[in-house]
Amino acid sequence: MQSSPMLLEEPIRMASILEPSKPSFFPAMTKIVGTLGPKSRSIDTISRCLDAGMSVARFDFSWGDPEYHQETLENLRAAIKTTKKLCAVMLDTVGPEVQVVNRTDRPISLEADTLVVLTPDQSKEATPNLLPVNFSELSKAVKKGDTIFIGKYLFTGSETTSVWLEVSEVNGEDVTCLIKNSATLSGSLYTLHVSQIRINLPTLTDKDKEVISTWGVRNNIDFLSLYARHVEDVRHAREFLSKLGDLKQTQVYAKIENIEGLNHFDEILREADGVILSRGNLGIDLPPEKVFLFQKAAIYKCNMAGKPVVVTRVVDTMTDNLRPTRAEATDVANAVLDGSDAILLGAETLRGLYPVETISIVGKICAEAEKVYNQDLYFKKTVKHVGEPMSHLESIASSAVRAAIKVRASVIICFTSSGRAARLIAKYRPTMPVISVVIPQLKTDQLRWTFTGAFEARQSLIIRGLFPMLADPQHPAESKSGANESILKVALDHGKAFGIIKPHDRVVVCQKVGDSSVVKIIELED
Ligand SMILES: Nc1ncnc2c1ncn2[C@@H]1O[C@H](COP(=O)(O)OP(=O)(O)O)[C@@H](O)[C@H]1O
Ligand SMILES: C=C(OP(=O)(O)O)C(=O)O
Ligand SMILES: [K+]
Ligand SMILES: [Mg+2]
Repeated sequence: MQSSPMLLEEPIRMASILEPSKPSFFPAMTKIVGTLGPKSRSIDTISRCLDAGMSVARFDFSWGDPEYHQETLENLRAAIKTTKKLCAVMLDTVGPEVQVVNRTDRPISLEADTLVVLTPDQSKEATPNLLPVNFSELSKAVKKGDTIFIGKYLFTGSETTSVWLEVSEVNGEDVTCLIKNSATLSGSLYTLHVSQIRINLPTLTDKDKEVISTWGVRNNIDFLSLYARHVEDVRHAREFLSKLGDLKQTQVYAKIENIEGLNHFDEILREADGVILSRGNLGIDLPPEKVFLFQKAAIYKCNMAGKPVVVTRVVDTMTDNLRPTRAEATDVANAVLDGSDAILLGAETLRGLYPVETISIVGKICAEAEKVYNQDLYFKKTVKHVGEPMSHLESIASSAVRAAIKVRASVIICFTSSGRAARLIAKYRPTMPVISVVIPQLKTDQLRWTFTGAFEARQSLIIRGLFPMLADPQHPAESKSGANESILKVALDHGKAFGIIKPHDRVVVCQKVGDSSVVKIIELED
């Protein structure tokens, strides 16, 4: 499928840069998570987002009520039906987020070099000299000289709508600050971030728990994302989910948003199903010159652990513009070259003017970066990191990827039930798409019989290179070769319909035959 691979470490012919990008009917291998909101909640817009390549929808409960998000989700379901594009659902929690409470909704103009008081007294009205906040212990947490940032919900970093403060005095529960830049806070939700300070708020608030056990349960959410500072945060969330019926299958994604999370990164990674590098908050907590270092180190660790990693805040300026800045476009490509699984869009899809165009442009940049990704080097590093002896499955997965690259296969087809085998294949970052054929299994909880598979299939929609297909539960789950042959045929047809498999292509298949896991190479006739 691929012509001669061109790697960034090798000299690149200038003319080759101008070769046309990938045809647009096939999405990038890197996945796109879109935060749905006012500008992206109609059936029509969501359908276009799915067609443009969004495969996970994020519902952020920092704002909006459950009914509002439910309506959006129903529209997503309708859009999935009409476009026939799968999409997973991520519930994002509020967690330890400090919010500025402006009940009047009137814009507040803050002027540089004047003072503003932050107060926990929420009965007070927000004015240019007084901002009520939802956290009663702010004055205990901060001291003179600390830096506080206030930005519009999903702030883009624009100086006209976000403000930097320096704590000048703490009086009782109030915190007086010097305003460092003039800004107008407009809109209803503003979040506050104190650099490098522990905020004594729970990781899952009571409201979060309520939303998870009602909205989350009702909608079988695939992912729960939370602002993790400690490994216990992830453990508590998992424990909470385990008591909520089917939500024991929900995966927990840890958002690393501050230095506390950075300091506990290794333990958090061990416990979480995936990691989100929340560069919005993290970019404020870290000195600017350190952000790239953390990104590269964290992505590397996630890659080696074989766990999905998502990068946020990439093309902020596309919230109001049709094209990203040069820095943003390059940043997206670098995230892919660093090894991210997915890109999370926030303000761009939520309140941006161009949600569909943003997804499409980000997808195109990802696809270009994937073409020059040094898979060979990465593969060697990963094999070395795993060491020997390898587990059987890891050896099978890495061999499948190697074989596929050697024979220039157009796809890898992986049979899986738990999703484990497909995830391991993705870990080796194949250059071709992986169709993960999820075979449902019948299971019982003593009360009722159900099929597994739906969660597993949707949860792979956030993993680079994985394209799930849920097999018909009529097929027996045991690896009877007859049944597998017919499922394989369905998978091949699926790949052909997608345009990723063509006549005479080679395909690598990873499956169990009897008791043995096998990797086979097939050559298609037509
Ligand atoms: N229903 C199936 N039919 C054929 N092969 C399968 C099936 N389910 C899993 N495999 C293969 O079995 C091996 C173990 O994969 P894994 O995803 O861990 O499956 P499971 O969750 O059933 O243990 C892999 O080689 C995978 O391709
Ligand atoms: C995604 C981020 O945070 P949140 O999930 O709170 O919007 C972020 O800070 O980049
Ligand atoms: K949130
Ligand atoms: Mg954040």
